[in-house]
Amino acid sequence: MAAHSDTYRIDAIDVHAAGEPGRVLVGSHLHVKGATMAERLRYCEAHLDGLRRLLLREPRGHPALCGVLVLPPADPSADFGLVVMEQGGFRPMSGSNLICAVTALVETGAVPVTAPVTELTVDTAVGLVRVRVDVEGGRAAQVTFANVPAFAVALDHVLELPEYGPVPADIVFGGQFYVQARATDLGVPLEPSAAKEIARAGAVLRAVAQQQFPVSHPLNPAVDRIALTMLHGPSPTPGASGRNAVVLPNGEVDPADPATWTGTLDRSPCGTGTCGRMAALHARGQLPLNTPFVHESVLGTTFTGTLLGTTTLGDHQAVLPTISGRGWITAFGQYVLDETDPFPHGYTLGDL
Ligand SMILES: O=C(O)[C@H]1NCC[C@@H]1O
Repeated sequence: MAAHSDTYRIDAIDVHAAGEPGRVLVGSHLHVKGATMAERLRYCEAHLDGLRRLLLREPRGHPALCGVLVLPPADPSADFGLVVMEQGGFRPMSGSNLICAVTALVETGAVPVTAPVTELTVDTAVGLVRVRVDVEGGRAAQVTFANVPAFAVALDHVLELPEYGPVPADIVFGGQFYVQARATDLGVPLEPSAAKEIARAGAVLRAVAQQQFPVSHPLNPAVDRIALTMLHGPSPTPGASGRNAVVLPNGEVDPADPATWTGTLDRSPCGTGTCGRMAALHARGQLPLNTPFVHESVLGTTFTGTLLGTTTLGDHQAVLPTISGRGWITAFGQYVLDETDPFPHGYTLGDL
């Protein structure tokens, strides 16, 4: 962020990964304090929430926008550190946002690039993520990342939802904690035309899960929120293993107040959610290792996941997932905040 008299200018590269937009701050010169990425995530939560809201919300952003802070790594073996910004807060990890960050860094030459393959290591608040980029003509033609271990905390845990009734749900971790359920159990079709109904059902499911099911990551106990919902089901598309819609919160959701049951759909098939979904399928004996799992978004875009092995994390049996996908740069931006702007933290209106 550069200051010129009474105006701040923030450079960012806008990218989308399989449709999901991510605003990448590659040269923000932010002084994010902390000896570990976990401490840096907490620092962002305590000190940079205004910046997150400024960039993601209207009038500079929109309710479906995410973002990434590219930071120096805390672990010297990594190439860069990553803190994710979503409408609901700062997050330790995100598949689409990691793909956006890697695409921006590789395609602008901000990291050393070798063709046909560039390898990078990313430091996150939940562990190191190794990345392989297939480089073609200077473009990041495919980004594959070996995610942090994913695990199922509970399978078919029945949550009692207002209006929707009892819903069997999986509580899983794939880089963030998710509540995941069959879309048919909430009576919503996984179609773009049903986006509002999916968002409504997903929002109340997450809020109820968060109230009733405490979670905590074994390596970083401060990661203790069920951040997102995934509704999943079969896909009609040949070659796809399944279809899903992830719902991101964009405000406080009160299970007792249907007026607050809103959120925004992930436009991509969701990397961290797919890792959690694969962990649940593997725990049920329905997804063997080394078997491609092609997950489709409601837009019809895909990420391909594969489980390469198993491990343990704290008390959890975990899997080692990879995700492959692609991002595209859409804009090079300089976002401006004038000192007299009445909306230094942006705003959100219920019409979008
Ligand atoms: O790909 C992902 O992991 C995600 N996309 C937006 C919400 C999640 O962070």
